[in-house]
Amino acid sequence: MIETRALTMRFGQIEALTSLDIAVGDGVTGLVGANGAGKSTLIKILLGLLEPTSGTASVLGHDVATQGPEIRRLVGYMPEHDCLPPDVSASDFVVHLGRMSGLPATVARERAADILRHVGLDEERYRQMGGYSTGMKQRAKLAQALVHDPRLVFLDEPTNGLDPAARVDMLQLVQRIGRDFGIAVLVTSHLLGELEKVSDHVIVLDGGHLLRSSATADFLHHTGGLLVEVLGGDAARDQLGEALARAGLACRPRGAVVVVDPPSDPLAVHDLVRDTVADLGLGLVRLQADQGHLEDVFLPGGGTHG
Ligand SMILES: Nc1ncnc2c1ncn2[C@@H]1O[C@H](COP(=O)(O)OP(=O)(O)OP(=O)(O)O)[C@@H](O)[C@H]1O
Repeated sequence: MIETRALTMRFGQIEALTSLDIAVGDGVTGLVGANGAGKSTLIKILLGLLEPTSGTASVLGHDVATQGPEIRRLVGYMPEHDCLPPDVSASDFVVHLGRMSGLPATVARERAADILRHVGLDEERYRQMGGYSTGMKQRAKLAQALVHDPRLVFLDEPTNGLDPAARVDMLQLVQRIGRDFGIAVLVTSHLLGELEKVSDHVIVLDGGHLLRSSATADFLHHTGGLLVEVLGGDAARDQLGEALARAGLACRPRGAVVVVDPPSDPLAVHDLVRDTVADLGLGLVRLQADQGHLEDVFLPGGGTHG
């Protein structure tokens, strides 16, 4: 879907993207990074709206340097900033943008009604958008990105400004776009935890550099250690934790379990834990991979404690 090679973008002294090589496939891809990491800059380059300082990028096989209009015909874009005219209804707005994308009037009206219903704007769609809540505005922005039935959508911070319940709704919508509508999605967020729930693949940018790009499952596996639970309550848990620490494993209690941080020898650790539990005469309830969180990637020392 998307490929970049040594993509670099400088604004004067600021290097917003540094020699970025990424590849984005089908499904939902999360683009994660703190504010200023370069997410919006990358999206604008991919849409052919910004010319990169050096390097190349292609979207759906089209070169961003020369084929911006073709890319924008095939791609939907939900910008981060507030860009809705306040004195227009969502219905008129989405119909208008559908027509701008080349849909005949009747088709644009039908598609707009369908898509507004899908994103959860019903009766409100006839009201002027100036009076909308942030959640309704985000839905209207999402609807205009989808009205022309794109093959790929760029969603720039779709959960920005939403309360927790509205965030969950928006993330479910993002997931449905990828899974049910079959549209590839590139979605950005500075909140790492929310993207791990909806993305098949995650790309992490840090100060314009690629920090990591991998399947979400690998990410979670990579950042996680082991969870060990034994019979005997807190006393047994602490006894085990102390014995594992003596055996050279970094671990800590979390609720009823002992969390063992990612070991240097992942194959030997299972045997070591099993033998330690047996030597202590404790009953092993479970020994399983700890599905870490994307946040762990950014914690100093990977979030481990001695
Ligand atoms: N037009 C511009 N002129 C000068 N500097 C810019 C411009 N656009 C972006 N930058 C700078 O480039 C860097 C990356 O910005 P960008 O907006 O891409 O980050 P982001 O990850 O999308 O963050 P945010 O979520 O805050 O938008 C920042 O340091 C920003 O200040």
